[in-house]
Amino acid sequence: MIEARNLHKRFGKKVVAVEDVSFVAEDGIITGLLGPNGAGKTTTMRMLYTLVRPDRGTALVDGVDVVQRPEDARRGLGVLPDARGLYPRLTAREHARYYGELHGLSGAVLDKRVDELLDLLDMREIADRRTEGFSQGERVKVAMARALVHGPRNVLLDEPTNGLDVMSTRAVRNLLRRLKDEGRCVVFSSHVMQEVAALCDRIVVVAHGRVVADGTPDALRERTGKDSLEEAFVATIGTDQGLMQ
Ligand SMILES: Nc1ncnc2c1ncn2[C@@H]1O[C@H](COP(=O)(O)OP(=O)(O)OP(=O)(O)O)[C@@H](O)[C@H]1O
Repeated sequence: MIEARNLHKRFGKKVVAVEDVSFVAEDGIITGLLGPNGAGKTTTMRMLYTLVRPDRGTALVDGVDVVQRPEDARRGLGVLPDARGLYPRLTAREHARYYGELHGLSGAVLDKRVDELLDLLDMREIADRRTEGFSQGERVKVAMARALVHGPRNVLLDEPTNGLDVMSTRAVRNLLRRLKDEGRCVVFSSHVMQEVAALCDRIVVVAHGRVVADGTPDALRERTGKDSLEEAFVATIGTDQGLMQ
């Protein structure tokens, strides 16, 4: 379970990236952070996965405070960051193996886990190529395998289907549903409402660094009195700018 409690983050004097974000992402469901460009989604994610220190507020991963015990929090997290940052000289398989080793896996257990992920993400053909020159979609898959290799209880993904074609998007969606069915806590961010609508059990709408709505897709529709989720989002945020594909 992941909890954000009154998170705040400023950059310099002028930029207020996150101004009081709170939500709880439960286990066994997919929670979507939806908001237009610049809403504060990535900054919120970065605070949750210990890359950025909040100015105020608390973030907990399975009850562990990410500022006070960052190492323990990270052990329980699998992260797909916005900058996918791969090592060009390592193959796709080596990326997954390396991160598995960093998390203490080895031998047959690690081999099996890596093979499983390469299959699930439909990566067999690229598994043993160096990642230098990989397409956007191939890079996302490698980063995804790397994020999940240690079987984390909580998974944070920043715009996971960005740049993916239809087949790869389907593979990623199926994988997220599988993680949910396994009882894991899955949080992902997106500015594409169709993406969120297709996957999420719970939607946290963020705009201008604040949570402006939080609930199931049905509850959001009811609250705004709109039939389509798309109209409900636009009504909630007050604009459709930065929210379309
Ligand atoms: N390191 C930084 N230094 C200065 N400003 C920053 C920094 N990181 C984020 N910001 C600013 O904070 C605000 C929120 O950015 P953030 O990346 O969190 O938004 P986002 O919702 O993820 O947007 P997008 O959908 O475009 O990725 C933006 O105005 C951004 O320019």
